[in-house]
Amino acid sequence: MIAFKWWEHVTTLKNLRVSLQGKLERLPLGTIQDKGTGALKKMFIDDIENVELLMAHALPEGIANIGAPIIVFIFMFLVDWKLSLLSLAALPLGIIAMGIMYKIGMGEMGNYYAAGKKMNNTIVEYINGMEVVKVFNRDGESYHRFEGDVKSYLTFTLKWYKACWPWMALYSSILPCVAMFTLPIGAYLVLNGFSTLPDFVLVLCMSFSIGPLFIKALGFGSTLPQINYKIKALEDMLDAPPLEQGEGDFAGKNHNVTFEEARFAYKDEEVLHGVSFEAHEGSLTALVGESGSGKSTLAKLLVHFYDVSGGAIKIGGQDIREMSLEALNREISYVAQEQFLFNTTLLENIRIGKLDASDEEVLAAAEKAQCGEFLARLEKGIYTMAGDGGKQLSGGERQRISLARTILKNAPIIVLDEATAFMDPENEEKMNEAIAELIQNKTVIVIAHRLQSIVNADQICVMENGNLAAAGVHENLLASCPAYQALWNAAEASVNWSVTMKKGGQTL
Ligand SMILES: Nc1ncnc2c1ncn2[C@@H]1O[C@H](COP(=O)(O)OP(=O)(O)OP(=O)(O)O)[C@@H](O)[C@H]1O
Repeated sequence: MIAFKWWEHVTTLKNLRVSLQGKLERLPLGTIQDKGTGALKKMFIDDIENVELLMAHALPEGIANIGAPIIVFIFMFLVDWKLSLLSLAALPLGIIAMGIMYKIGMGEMGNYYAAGKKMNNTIVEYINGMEVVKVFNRDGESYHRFEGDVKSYLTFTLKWYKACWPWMALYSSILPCVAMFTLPIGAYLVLNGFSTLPDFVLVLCMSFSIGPLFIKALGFGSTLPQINYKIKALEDMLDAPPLEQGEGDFAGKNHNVTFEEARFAYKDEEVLHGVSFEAHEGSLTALVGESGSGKSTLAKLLVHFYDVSGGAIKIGGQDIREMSLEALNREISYVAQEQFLFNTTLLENIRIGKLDASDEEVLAAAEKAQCGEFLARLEKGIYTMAGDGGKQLSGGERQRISLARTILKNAPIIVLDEATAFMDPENEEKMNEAIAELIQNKTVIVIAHRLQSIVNADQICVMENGNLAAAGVHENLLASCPAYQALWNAAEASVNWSVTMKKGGQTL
């Protein structure tokens, strides 16, 4: 029996977590980022545990503790209905006190949980940002923020308890007092011949067994406001509007990617103001522009991290919102600026690109992505653990692992966001060779800061403040687009500046 219950609870927890994780996959990235890592961890681990507490303990034990008093009461009622009703007379008072506590509890709950969420997020941020904190000597400042959030959590917790405990004390005192009315009024009834002494003693004895059970059952009452709040937060998350996506498979005519008057705002401020261009199959389109001009946002919209707020993005004529995320993912490989590696072996990290790939296929992809040289240096080679978030590898090594994933996936559309940003010149050349092989006959969209690397692109789209300033090939843009001329001049100047610095004998 115990084993069955244990299994049942674990299954419920698992189902809840799986539903939540499934939902997370379908939410716009912004909704997830707004919640914060700490708050999400709390929701996944702590809040779901609390819901389990309600189901595993509060409901069954509560029902048992209410059922027993009801049976006793029926006996009391059969013995003497007047005396038995007297033993219940305190119940309404206790329930009123409990109702008031519940109302106050729910009122304060928002602030209490907001403080908890903030504290959790600050702790996660503090740990994730440890490097910056140390480099910039911000230990004290970060600690004060952390301390401030812990204090504020304490303040809200105390405020909440202070508001609730008098009512909690009141109902806890009233509810066991089953004899409060039975004893004096019952004695009066006996003395005046309305009840007999044996019935009075019997009802009084039985009523004493009701109180502790009631208190136990209603003890869960104090946890109900908290659990109710957590269930509501879980429901809000599960009900949050998901990304617009169809059930359908990819049904595009080809792999041309078209942005049609695409608009987007992360929050209130629009960052893309109706961008239109087409990236053709079998060609390389480069997105260039000043920092913050909207290049990465275009890439993130294409891989459907967010929904466009206006216009459309199509592949082969099919709106990406008409296909499922899985179908879209099969068509696109995205190498982002920040490469995240899971804390498993490098082999498994690469295999994410194609789950049914054999070890030999993974090794071949790693070799093509120029991982061979650094894997040879690692004691366990490709079987080395990547460390939390891939922290045991350098930026360039992480990029090469990520490129190996992309090679393995071999999708028809490739989006490379600053793919060689962390590369030293020697590795960059090798990686460019790997990229050149990877992108053959594919639709390739490259986001590049260094203009020298994309002068031969089939199409260069120049982004300026969330608008497409111009699109064309290098020579044409250089002759006709002031924004591109400015970028090119700056790129040339930075090359000259680098040469001058080297001549001056300083290390770069
Ligand atoms: N998660 C986010 N939340 C809110 N605003 C954002 C977010 N990410 C980007 N932005 C804003 O959107 C605008 C476009 O950013 P985006 O990252 O697309 O530019 P970018 O051209 O790729 O810049 P960079 O070359 O520096 O990577 C910027 O103003 C940026 O501040």
